[in-house]
Amino acid sequence: MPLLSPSSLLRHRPLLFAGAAATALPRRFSIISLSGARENPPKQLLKAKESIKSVPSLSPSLEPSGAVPKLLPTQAIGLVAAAQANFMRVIVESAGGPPDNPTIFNEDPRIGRELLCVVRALLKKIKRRVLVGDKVLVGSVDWTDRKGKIDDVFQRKSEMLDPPVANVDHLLVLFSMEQPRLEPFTLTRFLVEAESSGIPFALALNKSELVGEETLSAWNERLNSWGYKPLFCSVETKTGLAALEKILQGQTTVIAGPSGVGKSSLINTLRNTQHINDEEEMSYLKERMEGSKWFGDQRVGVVSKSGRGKHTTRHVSLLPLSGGGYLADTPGFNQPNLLKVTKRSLAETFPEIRQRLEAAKCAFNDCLHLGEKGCVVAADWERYQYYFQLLDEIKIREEFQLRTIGTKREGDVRYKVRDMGVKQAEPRLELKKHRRISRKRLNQSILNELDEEDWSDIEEGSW
Ligand SMILES: Nc1nc2c(ncn2[C@@H]2O[C@H](COP(=O)(O)OP(=O)(O)OP(=O)(O)O)[C@@H](O)[C@H]2O)c(=O)[nH]1
Ligand SMILES: [Zn+2]
Repeated sequence: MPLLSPSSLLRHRPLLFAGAAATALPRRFSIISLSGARENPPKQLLKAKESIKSVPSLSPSLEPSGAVPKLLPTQAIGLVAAAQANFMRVIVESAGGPPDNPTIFNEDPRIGRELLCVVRALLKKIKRRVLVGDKVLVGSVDWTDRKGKIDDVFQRKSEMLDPPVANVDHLLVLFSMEQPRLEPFTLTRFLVEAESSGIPFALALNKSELVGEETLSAWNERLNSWGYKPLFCSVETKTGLAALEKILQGQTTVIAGPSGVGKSSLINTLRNTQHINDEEEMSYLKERMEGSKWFGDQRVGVVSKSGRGKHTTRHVSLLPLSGGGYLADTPGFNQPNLLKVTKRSLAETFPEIRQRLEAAKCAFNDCLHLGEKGCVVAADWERYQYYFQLLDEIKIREEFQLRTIGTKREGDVRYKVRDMGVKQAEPRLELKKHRRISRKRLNQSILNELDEEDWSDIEEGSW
């Protein structure tokens, strides 16, 4: 049974986000950022932040930095780079005690090494889940055998559900110039989705070798006027990749973009340039794990509980990048449905509107910027029509919810995928007053229940 299955993500998602404004998350892209991307994070993010803070299961047992006690020789701090069943691959970031064998540069050879870890039973008992991307405290480290036990988890900055990664601090929105051709409205939808996540992101345009210089510079100018600085690249001709790697440096990034733009190609290219001594580490681990599911096929078909269909479970791992930082090996959302964006919050996802509102104030606080008298957002920018179009779409969705479900609040609605993939909204009964879930239940958040079947198959004492 895989650690994370999409069906369980969907099943439990409502619990985690109930009560927060950033609720009823889209199927393909779900994230809460606790850091905030802009100087003034939208209200909904602050609200989400508050609600997450009050969920003890996510609250820290270890502060993100500074407050770590001196490490024992059998302890290390590292990052969970991959997970399968109860095994976690942890990349060591700092280690306790003196190194056995310092290199000629006096560097600790244990840094950057991978440890194969199980999770301490107590953590399982209190249902503190460990996700790929988590910073963890590893104990009982056996440096020779390269194994250990995850004793604790550091506080998360963010959680992404699809792909399931903790502490994602950067998105790369990837489009292509041609095949498929760069289309401004589709691009806008992705940008709005990325903006609404609250996570800083960069925009890259691939397959740049398929168009001429003039097209590139015209798009560059155009996107600048939207408020973005695109990076042109080509995986095919290896152009612009060094600049891209520089942008990704030191961060944990998930790549998002429509089908066919080259996301997998880019991930594979960057994977091949990583410099850590991966081969050696992997073959060593592989040997040890021969016969286990760990290194099996990354895409696993599992029959859903309802027995209705097959889902493909995506296992995610983080690839270390040469300049530091990590890249998720599985792309993020490729169909932004903007479920997190409300009529009111849409304006904040357009840099053009943000800019105008920074310079002056609208006459009304709750202005939707539709050209009312006293509104500072005039129609003198290219994407105004897109803003209108998206606002319409969101309005229709909100009105539909109000009519059929009696609420506009995302948290009160859930989306079910019916036959032929048709999405249907329905009320979430649990949130009705008489059935309101208790704080305690809320605490058993989605992440605590991701893998309800599967904590017991490998016990920590068994190796
Ligand atoms: N001409 C050209 N083709 C490229 C470039 N990068 C990728 N491709 C091709 O574009 C096609 C799609 O690439 P993928 O990497 O599968 O795209 P993707 O974004 O992962 O697509 P999905 O898996 O459908 O989301 C492949 O045939 C690649 O070889 C490029 O820079 N130039
Ligand atoms: Zn206005």
